[in-house]
Amino acid sequence: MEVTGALAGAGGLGYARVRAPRVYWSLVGLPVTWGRFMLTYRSTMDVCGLTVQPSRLRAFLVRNVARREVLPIPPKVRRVWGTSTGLRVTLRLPAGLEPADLVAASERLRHAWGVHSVTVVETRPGYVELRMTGYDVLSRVRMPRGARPEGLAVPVALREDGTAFVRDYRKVPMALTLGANNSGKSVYQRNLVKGLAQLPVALVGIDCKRGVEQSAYAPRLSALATTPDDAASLLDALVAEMESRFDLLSTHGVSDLWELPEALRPVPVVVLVDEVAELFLISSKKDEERRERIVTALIRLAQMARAVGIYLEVCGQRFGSELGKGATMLRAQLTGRVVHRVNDKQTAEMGLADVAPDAVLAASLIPPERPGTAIAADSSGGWAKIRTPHITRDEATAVCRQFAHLVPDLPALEPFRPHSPVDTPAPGVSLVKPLPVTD
Ligand SMILES: Nc1ncnc2c1ncn2[C@@H]1O[C@H](COP(=O)(O)OP(=O)(O)OP(=O)(O)O)[C@@H](O)[C@H]1O
Repeated sequence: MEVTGALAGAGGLGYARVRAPRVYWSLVGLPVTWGRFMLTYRSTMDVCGLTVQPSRLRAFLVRNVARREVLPIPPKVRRVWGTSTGLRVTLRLPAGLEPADLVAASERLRHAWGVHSVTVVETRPGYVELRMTGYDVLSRVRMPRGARPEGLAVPVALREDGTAFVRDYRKVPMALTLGANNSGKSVYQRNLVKGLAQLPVALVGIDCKRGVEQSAYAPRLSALATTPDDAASLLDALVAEMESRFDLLSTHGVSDLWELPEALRPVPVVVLVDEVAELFLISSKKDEERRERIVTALIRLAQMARAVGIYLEVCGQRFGSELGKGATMLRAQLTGRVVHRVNDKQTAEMGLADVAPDAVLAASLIPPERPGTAIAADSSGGWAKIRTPHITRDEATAVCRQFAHLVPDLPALEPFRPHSPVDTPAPGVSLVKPLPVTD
């Protein structure tokens, strides 16, 4: 019985390790890694070159007063705590070490402590946090429990270090999402719409693939354009709205929408542009004028609209100079970047080379069997591997319906207000009437 019990226990743990890595980590991985970390911390830091020589005074005191051997000093451990995905450690760096030293050694630390990944984050000058994950958290994405949309920030994906990747429009107002076919761009946008729908913002959609994706969000959209002609008129209306908001700011002597008293503050607007290349491409000479109008409006919004609370979220497969005049100028203004799997290195470079050159290689290596995985970067130079939770179009649509009452009153966009698509039955609901039951 003892042998059978032991075998069943081992089998159960093996099963949990593969099928329920979170449970396995909490029961086995965390205590083992914690113990290993505590026992080997000093020697690991030493062999990884993460120690400094003590000052002469300290060496003198240790040798002559404490009568101990003088050892090199590793960063001081300030706090260790476990999470459902890994282990976190706060370290105080001694003079002579910088966060980049730990970043350079993170691969060695990962192997030394037998964890899936080690990410180093500077929390404040002199302090870093080591975020270790015990297993591949991106293989089956579960967002952290407290991750909820609030203010103008939406948690859209999970980072490799187990924390939420938050799309915060006040920190990074304009962004660009790139990726090949089937790389997960639409699912990324669904997560975004699902979060934004719950916030007090106006959502504007531009989807020139005849609205195949965005028309499902119609109940929560303040405006929707599904053809390049409509997009040109809608963008003109947004530029006019931006100008009238600037007039409002100047009347009240402020330079930013958030400085206005709440009662006077216009509602923030998020403009979601799907397949941006459709707005740039022209098939005949007569389309040129429309293209010019669209590109000028987009560039003006990207350059100035942040201050009046209008934000751009642009999405496409590629976004390079081959799209013609204005493309690279617009791209430079879209400083938040999310690059999914791409077909060629040039696309990864279009998305990341100007903001986080180190991330280009990582984006080129995203495997096709991991849709929804992307590299997120911004102009701070920092980047992270992320993956969205998989949600269906129906789920995003259901949230848009649920929060349809939050569509704000925006007279400037009223002519572009979409009609809700013909009601489709909710999953599991049949339109066929059941036959009456007869005896
Ligand atoms: N995070 C994810 N987890 C699991 N599967 C995903 C994830 N993201 C996307 N997928 C799957 O990958 C496939 C492609 O996703 P999606 O439609 O979002 O790609 P896309 O880049 O928008 O493609 P296209 O450019 O052709 O419209 C879909 O079958 C989707 O279910």
